Amino acid sequence: MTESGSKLRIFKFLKIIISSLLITVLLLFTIAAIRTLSLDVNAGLQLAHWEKTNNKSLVIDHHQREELLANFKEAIRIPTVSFSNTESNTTALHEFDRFLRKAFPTVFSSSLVHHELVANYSHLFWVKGSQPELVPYMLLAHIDVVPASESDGWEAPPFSAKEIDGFIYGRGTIDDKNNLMGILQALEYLLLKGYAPRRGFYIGLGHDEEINGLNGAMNIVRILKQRGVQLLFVMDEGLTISDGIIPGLEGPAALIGLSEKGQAAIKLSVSVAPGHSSMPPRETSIGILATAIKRLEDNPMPRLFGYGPEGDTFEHLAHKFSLPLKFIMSNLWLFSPLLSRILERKPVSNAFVRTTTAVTFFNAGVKINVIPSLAEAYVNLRIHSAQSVQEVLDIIKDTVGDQRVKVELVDGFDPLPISGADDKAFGFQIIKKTVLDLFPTVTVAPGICIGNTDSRHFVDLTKNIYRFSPAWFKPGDPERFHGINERISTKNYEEMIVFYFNLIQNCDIRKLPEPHSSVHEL
Ligand SMILES: CCCCCCCC/C=C\CCCCCCCC(=O)N[C@@H](Cc1ccccc1)C(=O)O
Ligand SMILES: [Zn+2]
Ligand SMILES: [Zn+2]
Repeated sequence: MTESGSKLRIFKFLKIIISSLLITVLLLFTIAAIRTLSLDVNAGLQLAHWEKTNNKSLVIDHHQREELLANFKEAIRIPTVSFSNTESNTTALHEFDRFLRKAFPTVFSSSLVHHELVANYSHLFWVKGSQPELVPYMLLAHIDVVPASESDGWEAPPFSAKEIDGFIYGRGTIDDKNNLMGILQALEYLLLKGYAPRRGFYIGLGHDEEINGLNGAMNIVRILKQRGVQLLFVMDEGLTISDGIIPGLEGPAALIGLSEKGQAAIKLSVSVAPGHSSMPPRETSIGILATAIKRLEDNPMPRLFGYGPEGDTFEHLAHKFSLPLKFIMSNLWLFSPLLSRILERKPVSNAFVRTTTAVTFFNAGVKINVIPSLAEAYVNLRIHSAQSVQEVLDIIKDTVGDQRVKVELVDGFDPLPISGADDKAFGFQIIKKTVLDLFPTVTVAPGICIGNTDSRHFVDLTKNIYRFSPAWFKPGDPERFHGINERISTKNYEEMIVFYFNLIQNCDIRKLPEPHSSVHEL
């Protein structure tokens, strides 16, 4: 073959490759454009005809406003702190019990309500329904709070419930006394208005959620199991209404947690012979451990965005982004890798992309002139839906890559199962409807709860667990969670009461509306 002939063949070959590439790109963009224009997963049941059950309405008058705010502030002022796995403020927990009985006299005296104390400080309420064939549901909240110290920089003392510019400040105002008080205040008002539910429901208030719920939630579950109870759905604290937190999203979004991340506590330790600090070895136990921790921080767990249900969150929200983000969110099959790189830049959104690694304890050393024989650290991992405790442990061992560092799993559990969010998912649709009726500008989407809740102990009682608080979070608010200046606006607290007031009545429908009518039982 002549030189010009072979050049011609190469040229023709390149032409075919380039045009195939162009056609593929064109095809991909056509599919992407079609998805961008057509993807709106939000209409669903909300346009359908709902059976009317919310016959009672709550318009809060001046007297009620004073009363409900006084109740809430009193709840915040009781320091029900869980300090550590073994230390709680039991005096405060007792006081909280007395306070609840005083604040909600109708709840505690109604013939419709059966109340019992569980494990001394937790509470279980059964509100009897008039139609026993309707499967009951359960609302959860917790009494305990994490410690708080004014010296960390609080604008008001953390157990003062001081009101500043329309916000009540204090530990527990968003985690979780807002939900607890919101639920009971709503029930108090419903009972006062003569409401009797058709569908029975439970309310569970754990006293040790912040230290794993081993006594509170787990004993409530044990009692319900003994009684053969199965639940239609469980609703607990969790994700919130985000406003201005998700970059590029127009308007607020209510994310309902269908699952929660798993968790692992891993201990790293290095043991060496102790000695005099005047003759130090080349590496100390502290140095070896510090290097291991640096490796973990420099090598985050793999990006897994799109391998769990978090992709659904953005598909549901896609129509609320403007271009080019709308195009990206509608086509995660193509753009997941790009989006995960954007999301991982901030701690809040990074939590949705991967298993996170946080070193939370580091202990070593006994005296300035002694080479320490032992250095140990604890790592707290929050496990992405697409990973397991074992996989995470193996990666940690690989990344540390040093036989001198002992890596031990102390405690852990895999990510929780994923609850339904389709047209047949009763709990999800009821929460969604209640949000949309009260906050019509909000877009509701499924999400993954990045922290853990008492509801994880309820997996044997129901397949349908939802983690959502009707609390508004604006920029800066996620940091208040377990942080300083935890607060809620008085307006939002009132909205929370109205939310639960409506939610309880909405649950009285026998089944979801047509065309998808069957209740997704158990
Ligand atoms: C890109 C999307 C951004 C969406 C913004 C989301 C804003 C985040 C808002 C809230 C965070 C969710 C917190 C959920 C509740 C967690 C409650 C909690 O703190 N639980 C403890 C329980 C625990 C577990 C193990 C040992 C002790 C306590 C926790 O998870 O640490
Ligand atoms: Zn909480
Ligand atoms: Zn908490």
